[in-house]
Amino acid sequence: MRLIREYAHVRVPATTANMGPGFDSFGMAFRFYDEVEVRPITGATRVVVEGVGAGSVPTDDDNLVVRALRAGLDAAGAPQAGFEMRCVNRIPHGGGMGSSASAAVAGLMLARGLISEPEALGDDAVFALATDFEGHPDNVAPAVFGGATVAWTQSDGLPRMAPMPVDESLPVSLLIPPSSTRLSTQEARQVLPVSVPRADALFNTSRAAVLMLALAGRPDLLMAGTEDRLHQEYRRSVLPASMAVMDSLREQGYPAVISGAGPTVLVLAELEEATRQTLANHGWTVLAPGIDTTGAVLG
Ligand SMILES: Nc1ncnc2c1ncn2[C@@H]1O[C@H](COP(=O)(O)OP(=O)(O)OP(=O)(O)O)[C@@H](O)[C@H]1O
Ligand SMILES: N[C@@H](CCO)C(=O)O
Repeated sequence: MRLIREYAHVRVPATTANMGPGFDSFGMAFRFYDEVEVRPITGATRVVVEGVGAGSVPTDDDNLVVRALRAGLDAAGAPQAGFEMRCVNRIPHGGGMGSSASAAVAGLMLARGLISEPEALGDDAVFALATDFEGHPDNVAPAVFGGATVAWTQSDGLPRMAPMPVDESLPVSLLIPPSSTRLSTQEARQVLPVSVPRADALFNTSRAAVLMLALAGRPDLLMAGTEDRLHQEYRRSVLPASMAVMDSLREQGYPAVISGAGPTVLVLAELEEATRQTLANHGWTVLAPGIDTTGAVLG
């Protein structure tokens, strides 16, 4: 295997995970992207970061995208090099929109874009390697494949995914709180209990099945299909503002959930202008990105 390209560019979507009842398994991609370009060079790696993370994420070989790129080259049996990389980051970090999964997928896709036999890093390989690297197949699957996905870990320990049918015209709103409320996935997992009541497990099993039907074209089922008892309530102490917004929107009839590990709130509907304005007045950013159906794209 050789590095044969002098340049690669990738666009990777933001994603949500959980979507209410599908804790650690359901995900969806949005038309809201990070972009990265890379050139192999002789000499030390240099990363220029624009947008989110500029001034805070590493600009050398410790950068998550570079580490994933190197992991991809190793997996493909390709040689390493120094890299000149430019990251245009839009996905908030620690926001519940899958930034770390998208960064891992970006690096692995760039590895594919540089090597002589790109089929060595096909989508299934990128999915498995990024999951290994980042740990959350529920975010990785939609980042790689687009659309709505269900991901799970087989009894042999390997990650698997399958696309979920989704009405692509379903409106989606992402409500991103002020940056001071960012929360790492690690912190948001520390507050989860080791075991849950059987009744709550049964509750989520039915709601996850209902959500699959709702996404496939039964919007009347979206409220029931976005109920959860496995993670959101336990996270209230670390996500008080987001839980309050979610509760208020649900009382108004919006199918609102915590996106991933939060604090972003996902609403599977379009918000009324007055509601958007109220959130904006309190420092929230409201996006209505639409559903991405392609996943990460080189080019
Ligand atoms: N594009 C990027 N470049 C470099 N580092 C990144 C990038 N994206 C994320 N990271 C690293 O990952 C961390 C965030 O990961 P974390 O899993 O806590 O949150 P998230 O992926 O944004 O949220 P969630 O997993 O809940 O959707 C950042 O603080 C940063 O260190
Ligand atoms: N399913 C994970 C997503 C985090 O990326 C969680 O909620 O902790």
